[in-house]
Amino acid sequence: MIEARGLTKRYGDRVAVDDISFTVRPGAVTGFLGPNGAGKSTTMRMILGLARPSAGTVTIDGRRFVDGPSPLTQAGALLDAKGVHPGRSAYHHLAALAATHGIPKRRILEVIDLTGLSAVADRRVGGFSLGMGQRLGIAAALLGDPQVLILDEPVNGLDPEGVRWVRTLARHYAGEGRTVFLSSHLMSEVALTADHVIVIGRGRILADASVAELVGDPKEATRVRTTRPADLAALLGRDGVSISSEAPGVLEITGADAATIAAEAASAGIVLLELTPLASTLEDAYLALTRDEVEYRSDARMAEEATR
Ligand SMILES: Nc1ncnc2c1ncn2[C@@H]1O[C@H](COP(=O)(O)OP(=O)(O)OP(=O)(O)O)[C@@H](O)[C@H]1O
Repeated sequence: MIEARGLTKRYGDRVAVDDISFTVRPGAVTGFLGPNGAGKSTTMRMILGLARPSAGTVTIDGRRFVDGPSPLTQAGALLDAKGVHPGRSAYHHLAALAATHGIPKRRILEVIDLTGLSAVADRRVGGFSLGMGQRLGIAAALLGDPQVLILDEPVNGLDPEGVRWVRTLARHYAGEGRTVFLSSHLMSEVALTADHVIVIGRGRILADASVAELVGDPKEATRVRTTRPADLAALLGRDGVSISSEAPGVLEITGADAATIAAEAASAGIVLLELTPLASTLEDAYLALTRDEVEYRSDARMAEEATR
Protein backbone atom coordinates (compact mmCIF):
# COMPACT_ATOMS: atom_id res chain seq x y z
CA MET A 1 0.00 0.00 0.00
CA ILE A 2 1.23 3.46 -0.91
CA GLU A 3 -0.07 6.37 1.15
CA ALA A 4 0.55 10.03 0.33
CA ARG A 5 -0.59 12.77 2.66
CA GLY A 6 -0.29 16.46 1.79
CA LEU A 7 2.51 15.58 -0.60
CA THR A 8 4.05 18.68 -2.14
CA LYS A 9 7.08 19.37 -4.32
CA ARG A 10 8.26 22.82 -5.28
CA TYR A 11 11.09 23.61 -7.64
CA GLY A 12 11.87 27.26 -6.89
CA ASP A 13 8.51 28.99 -7.18
CA ARG A 14 7.13 26.28 -9.46
CA VAL A 15 4.78 23.85 -7.68
CA ALA A 16 5.19 20.47 -9.41
CA VAL A 17 3.04 18.54 -6.90
CA ASP A 18 0.52 20.52 -4.91
CA ASP A 19 -0.63 19.10 -1.57
CA ILE A 20 -1.94 15.75 -2.81
CA SER A 21 -3.25 12.87 -0.72
CA PHE A 22 -4.08 9.43 -2.06
CA THR A 23 -3.90 5.74 -1.25
CA VAL A 24 -2.81 3.04 -3.71
CA ARG A 25 -4.29 -0.24 -2.46
CA PRO A 26 -2.91 -3.76 -2.69
CA GLY A 27 -4.62 -6.37 -4.84
CA ALA A 28 -5.39 -3.92 -7.62
CA VAL A 29 -3.76 -2.16 -10.53
CA THR A 30 -3.95 1.60 -10.07
CA GLY A 31 -3.35 3.75 -13.13
CA PHE A 32 -1.77 7.19 -12.78
CA LEU A 33 -2.88 9.50 -15.58
CA GLY A 34 -2.25 13.11 -16.41
CA PRO A 35 -1.07 15.42 -19.17
CA ASN A 36 2.64 16.09 -19.71
CA GLY A 37 4.12 17.98 -16.80
CA ALA A 38 1.19 17.11 -14.49
CA GLY A 39 3.52 15.80 -11.78
CA LYS A 40 3.36 12.02 -12.26
CA SER A 41 7.11 11.36 -12.41
CA THR A 42 7.79 13.76 -9.56
CA THR A 43 5.20 11.95 -7.41
CA MET A 44 6.70 8.56 -8.24
CA ARG A 45 10.20 9.84 -7.49
CA MET A 46 9.02 11.09 -4.08
CA ILE A 47 7.42 7.71 -3.34
CA LEU A 48 10.81 6.12 -4.02
CA GLY A 49 12.82 8.62 -2.00
CA LEU A 50 14.52 9.99 -5.14
CA ALA A 51 13.05 13.45 -4.65
CA ARG A 52 12.46 15.04 -1.26
CA PRO A 53 8.95 16.32 -0.60
CA SER A 54 8.82 20.06 0.15
CA ALA A 55 5.92 19.17 2.47
CA GLY A 56 3.84 16.15 3.36
CA THR A 57 4.69 12.48 3.54
CA VAL A 58 4.52 9.36 1.45
CA THR A 59 4.96 5.82 2.72
CA ILE A 60 5.09 2.31 1.30
CA ASP A 61 3.48 -0.19 3.64
CA GLY A 62 3.69 2.35 6.44
CA ARG A 63 7.38 3.20 6.03
CA ARG A 64 9.21 5.81 4.04
CA PHE A 65 10.93 3.93 1.21
CA VAL A 66 14.45 4.95 2.29
CA ASP A 67 13.71 3.65 5.81
CA GLY A 68 13.11 0.12 4.55
CA PRO A 69 15.55 -2.69 5.40
CA SER A 70 15.90 -3.94 1.83
CA PRO A 71 14.39 -1.47 -0.64
CA LEU A 72 14.24 -3.78 -3.69
CA THR A 73 12.13 -6.31 -1.83
CA GLN A 74 9.85 -3.56 -0.47
CA ALA A 75 9.16 -1.93 -3.84
CA GLY A 76 10.36 -2.44 -7.38
CA ALA A 77 10.32 0.47 -9.76
CA LEU A 78 10.74 1.27 -13.41
CA LEU A 79 11.45 4.96 -13.63
CA ASP A 80 13.98 5.79 -16.27
CA ALA A 81 14.96 2.82 -18.41
CA LYS A 82 18.02 4.69 -19.60
CA GLY A 83 19.80 4.71 -16.23
CA VAL A 84 21.85 1.61 -17.08
CA HIS A 85 25.59 1.29 -17.79
CA PRO A 86 25.67 0.82 -21.62
CA GLY A 87 28.80 -1.37 -21.60
CA ARG A 88 27.29 -3.99 -19.28
CA SER A 89 25.30 -6.99 -20.37
CA ALA A 90 21.72 -7.30 -19.18
CA TYR A 91 22.81 -10.21 -16.98
CA HIS A 92 25.63 -8.22 -15.37
CA HIS A 93 23.39 -5.21 -14.82
CA LEU A 94 20.91 -7.40 -12.92
CA ALA A 95 23.72 -9.29 -11.15
CA ALA A 96 25.19 -6.01 -9.86
CA LEU A 97 21.79 -4.97 -8.52
CA ALA A 98 21.21 -8.40 -6.96
CA ALA A 99 24.65 -8.38 -5.29
CA THR A 100 24.09 -5.00 -3.62
CA HIS A 101 20.67 -6.08 -2.33
CA GLY A 102 21.49 -9.59 -1.13
CA ILE A 103 19.29 -11.21 -3.78
CA PRO A 104 20.22 -14.81 -4.74
CA LYS A 105 21.70 -15.44 -8.20
CA ARG A 106 18.94 -17.79 -9.30
CA ARG A 107 16.49 -14.89 -9.12
CA ILE A 108 18.47 -13.14 -11.89
CA LEU A 109 17.74 -15.97 -14.33
CA GLU A 110 14.13 -16.07 -13.17
CA VAL A 111 13.51 -12.41 -14.00
CA ILE A 112 15.42 -12.69 -17.29
CA ASP A 113 13.11 -15.53 -18.21
CA LEU A 114 10.01 -13.70 -16.93
CA THR A 115 10.76 -10.63 -19.04
CA GLY A 116 11.63 -12.54 -22.22
CA LEU A 117 15.27 -11.39 -22.24
CA SER A 118 16.93 -14.84 -22.27
CA ALA A 119 18.15 -14.54 -25.87
CA VAL A 120 19.81 -11.15 -25.29
CA ALA A 121 20.94 -11.48 -21.66
CA ASP A 122 24.63 -11.54 -22.66
CA ARG A 123 24.43 -8.58 -25.04
CA ARG A 124 25.63 -5.09 -24.14
CA VAL A 125 22.75 -2.97 -22.91
CA GLY A 126 24.04 -0.06 -25.02
CA GLY A 127 22.76 -1.83 -28.13
CA PHE A 128 19.28 -2.49 -26.74
CA SER A 129 16.16 -1.16 -28.45
CA LEU A 130 13.79 1.01 -26.40
CA GLY A 131 11.51 -2.00 -25.89
CA MET A 132 14.34 -4.25 -24.72
CA GLY A 133 15.48 -1.49 -22.37
CA GLN A 134 11.94 -1.31 -20.94
CA ARG A 135 11.94 -5.07 -20.39
CA LEU A 136 15.30 -4.84 -18.62
CA GLY A 137 13.93 -2.03 -16.44
CA ILE A 138 10.95 -4.20 -15.55
CA ALA A 139 13.29 -7.15 -14.86
CA ALA A 140 15.17 -4.93 -12.38
CA ALA A 141 11.87 -3.88 -10.78
CA LEU A 142 10.90 -7.53 -10.28
CA LEU A 143 14.29 -8.64 -8.99
CA GLY A 144 13.48 -8.32 -5.29
CA ASP A 145 10.08 -10.01 -5.75
CA PRO A 146 8.52 -6.87 -4.23
CA GLN A 147 5.04 -6.40 -2.79
CA VAL A 148 4.78 -3.01 -4.46
CA LEU A 149 5.48 -2.32 -8.13
CA ILE A 150 5.82 1.24 -9.41
CA LEU A 151 6.06 1.56 -13.17
CA ASP A 152 6.45 4.91 -14.91
CA GLU A 153 5.19 4.57 -18.50
CA PRO A 154 5.96 0.84 -18.66
CA VAL A 155 4.55 0.29 -22.15
CA ASN A 156 6.55 3.13 -23.67
CA GLY A 157 8.41 1.74 -26.70
CA LEU A 158 6.91 -1.74 -26.48
CA ASP A 159 5.37 -3.50 -29.46
CA PRO A 160 1.76 -4.78 -29.19
CA GLU A 161 2.93 -8.13 -27.85
CA GLY A 162 5.01 -6.27 -25.23
CA VAL A 163 2.07 -4.05 -24.29
CA ARG A 164 -0.06 -7.13 -23.72
CA TRP A 165 2.72 -8.72 -21.72
CA VAL A 166 2.92 -5.71 -19.36
CA ARG A 167 -0.86 -5.82 -18.96
CA THR A 168 -0.80 -9.52 -18.07
CA LEU A 169 2.12 -9.01 -15.70
CA ALA A 170 0.43 -6.10 -13.91
CA ARG A 171 -2.81 -8.06 -13.55
CA HIS A 172 -0.93 -11.14 -12.36
CA TYR A 173 0.90 -9.24 -9.61
CA ALA A 174 -2.27 -7.47 -8.49
CA GLY A 175 -4.02 -10.87 -8.49
CA GLU A 176 -1.41 -12.07 -6.01
CA GLY A 177 -2.44 -9.26 -3.67
CA ARG A 178 0.43 -6.95 -4.51
CA THR A 179 0.21 -3.20 -5.11
CA VAL A 180 0.69 -2.13 -8.73
CA PHE A 181 0.92 1.58 -9.55
CA LEU A 182 1.56 2.48 -13.16
CA SER A 183 1.54 5.69 -15.10
CA SER A 184 0.59 5.91 -18.73
CA HIS A 185 -0.41 8.32 -21.43
CA LEU A 186 -2.43 5.61 -23.13
CA MET A 187 -5.97 5.88 -21.80
CA SER A 188 -7.11 2.82 -23.70
CA GLU A 189 -4.30 0.82 -22.14
CA VAL A 190 -5.13 2.00 -18.62
CA ALA A 191 -8.81 1.16 -19.20
CA LEU A 192 -7.80 -2.41 -20.06
CA THR A 193 -5.24 -2.83 -17.29
CA ALA A 194 -6.27 -0.78 -14.26
CA ASP A 195 -9.02 -1.29 -11.69
CA HIS A 196 -8.60 2.16 -10.25
CA VAL A 197 -7.38 5.46 -11.67
CA ILE A 198 -5.82 8.55 -10.16
CA VAL A 199 -5.86 11.53 -12.53
CA ILE A 200 -3.51 14.42 -11.84
CA GLY A 201 -3.33 17.82 -13.53
CA ARG A 202 -1.05 20.73 -12.69
CA GLY A 203 0.09 18.94 -9.55
CA ARG A 204 -3.41 18.41 -8.16
CA ILE A 205 -5.65 15.37 -8.05
CA LEU A 206 -8.54 15.68 -10.49
CA ALA A 207 -10.04 12.24 -9.88
CA ASP A 208 -9.40 9.21 -7.68
CA ALA A 209 -11.95 6.55 -8.59
CA SER A 210 -12.50 3.11 -10.02
CA VAL A 211 -12.44 2.86 -13.80
CA ALA A 212 -16.15 1.97 -13.68
CA GLU A 213 -16.97 5.07 -11.59
CA LEU A 214 -14.93 7.33 -13.80
CA VAL A 215 -16.50 6.14 -16.99
CA GLY A 216 -19.90 6.26 -15.30
CA ASP A 217 -23.08 5.21 -17.00
CA PRO A 218 -23.09 5.10 -20.74
CA LYS A 219 -23.80 8.52 -22.18
CA GLU A 220 -27.13 7.11 -23.32
CA ALA A 221 -26.61 8.77 -26.63
CA THR A 222 -27.36 6.97 -29.84
CA ARG A 223 -25.96 7.81 -33.25
CA VAL A 224 -28.47 7.41 -36.02
CA ARG A 225 -27.95 7.69 -39.76
CA THR A 226 -31.04 8.02 -41.89
CA THR A 227 -32.16 9.29 -45.28
CA ARG A 228 -34.83 11.43 -43.53
CA PRO A 229 -33.12 13.14 -40.57
CA ALA A 230 -35.56 16.05 -40.38
CA ASP A 231 -38.58 13.70 -40.24
CA LEU A 232 -36.96 11.55 -37.57
CA ALA A 233 -36.01 14.63 -35.54
CA ALA A 234 -39.60 15.90 -35.74
CA LEU A 235 -40.95 12.49 -34.75
CA LEU A 236 -38.72 12.23 -31.67
CA GLY A 237 -38.81 15.93 -30.77
CA ARG A 238 -40.37 15.94 -27.31
CA ASP A 239 -39.45 16.85 -23.75
CA GLY A 240 -36.40 15.03 -22.48
CA VAL A 241 -35.08 14.12 -25.93
CA SER A 242 -32.22 16.14 -27.33
CA ILE A 243 -31.02 15.84 -30.86
CA SER A 244 -27.89 17.22 -32.45
CA SER A 245 -26.33 16.76 -35.84
CA GLU A 246 -22.69 17.06 -36.72
CA ALA A 247 -22.86 15.65 -40.23
CA PRO A 248 -25.56 15.54 -42.91
CA GLY A 249 -27.92 12.62 -42.32
CA VAL A 250 -26.40 11.80 -38.93
CA LEU A 251 -28.18 12.55 -35.64
CA GLU A 252 -26.93 12.09 -32.09
CA ILE A 253 -29.91 11.49 -29.86
CA THR A 254 -30.08 11.45 -26.08
CA GLY A 255 -33.14 10.81 -23.95
CA ALA A 256 -34.52 7.96 -26.10
CA ASP A 257 -32.80 4.59 -26.26
CA ALA A 258 -31.90 2.72 -29.44
CA ALA A 259 -34.90 0.36 -29.21
CA THR A 260 -37.37 3.27 -28.89
CA ILE A 261 -35.78 5.14 -31.79
CA ALA A 262 -35.90 2.01 -33.97
CA ALA A 263 -39.55 1.29 -33.12
CA GLU A 264 -40.72 4.85 -33.74
CA ALA A 265 -38.75 5.14 -36.99
CA ALA A 266 -40.20 1.82 -38.21
CA SER A 267 -43.77 2.86 -37.40
CA ALA A 268 -43.27 6.06 -39.42
CA GLY A 269 -41.64 4.17 -42.29
CA ILE A 270 -38.29 5.96 -41.81
CA VAL A 271 -35.34 3.85 -42.94
CA LEU A 272 -32.37 3.78 -40.54
CA LEU A 273 -28.94 3.20 -42.06
CA GLU A 274 -27.14 3.10 -38.69
CA LEU A 275 -28.18 2.85 -35.04
CA THR A 276 -25.23 2.89 -32.63
CA PRO A 277 -25.47 3.28 -28.84
CA LEU A 278 -22.51 5.48 -27.77
CA ALA A 279 -20.85 4.49 -24.50
CA SER A 280 -18.54 7.01 -22.91
CA THR A 281 -15.00 5.78 -22.53
CA LEU A 282 -12.25 6.39 -20.02
CA GLU A 283 -10.72 8.63 -22.66
CA ASP A 284 -13.89 10.80 -22.72
CA ALA A 285 -13.83 11.02 -18.93
CA TYR A 286 -10.12 11.81 -18.91
CA LEU A 287 -10.41 14.51 -21.57
CA ALA A 288 -13.35 16.09 -19.74
CA LEU A 289 -11.35 16.10 -16.50
CA THR A 290 -8.19 17.55 -17.99
CA ARG A 291 -9.87 19.97 -20.42
CA ASP A 292 -9.09 23.01 -18.25
CA GLU A 293 -5.50 21.96 -17.98
CA VAL A 294 -5.17 21.58 -21.73
CA GLU A 295 -6.93 24.89 -22.39
CA TYR A 296 -4.71 26.58 -19.88
CA ARG A 297 -1.67 25.16 -21.59
CA SER A 298 -2.72 26.10 -25.12
CA ASP A 299 -3.80 29.58 -23.99
CA ALA A 300 -0.50 30.01 -22.22
CA ARG A 301 1.36 28.89 -25.33
CA MET A 302 -0.66 31.21 -27.56
CA ALA A 303 -0.07 34.11 -25.21
CA GLU A 304 3.63 33.32 -25.21
CA GLU A 305 3.74 33.24 -29.02
CA ALA A 306 1.74 36.47 -29.28
CA THR A 307 4.25 38.35 -27.14
CA ARG A 308 7.28 37.16 -29.13
N1 LIG B 1 14.22 18.70 -11.37
C1 LIG B 1 13.30 19.60 -11.71
N2 LIG B 1 13.56 20.92 -11.65
C2 LIG B 1 12.63 21.85 -11.97
N3 LIG B 1 11.39 21.55 -12.39
C3 LIG B 1 11.05 20.26 -12.48
C4 LIG B 1 11.99 19.21 -12.15
N4 LIG B 1 11.37 18.02 -12.33
C5 LIG B 1 10.12 18.30 -12.76
N5 LIG B 1 9.92 19.64 -12.85
C6 LIG B 1 8.68 20.32 -13.25
O1 LIG B 1 7.64 19.78 -12.47
C7 LIG B 1 6.45 19.63 -13.23
C8 LIG B 1 5.99 18.18 -13.16
O2 LIG B 1 6.88 17.34 -13.90
P1 LIG B 1 6.75 15.76 -13.98
O3 LIG B 1 7.92 15.27 -14.77
O4 LIG B 1 6.55 15.22 -12.63
O5 LIG B 1 5.42 15.59 -14.81
P2 LIG B 1 4.84 14.27 -15.51
O6 LIG B 1 3.40 14.26 -15.18
O7 LIG B 1 5.66 13.10 -15.15
O8 LIG B 1 5.05 14.64 -17.03
P3 LIG B 1 5.37 13.69 -18.28
O9 LIG B 1 4.10 12.98 -18.59
O10 LIG B 1 5.72 14.69 -19.34
O11 LIG B 1 6.50 12.80 -17.89
C9 LIG B 1 6.80 20.09 -14.63
O12 LIG B 1 6.35 21.42 -14.76
C10 LIG B 1 8.29 20.00 -14.68
O13 LIG B 1 8.81 20.96 -15.58
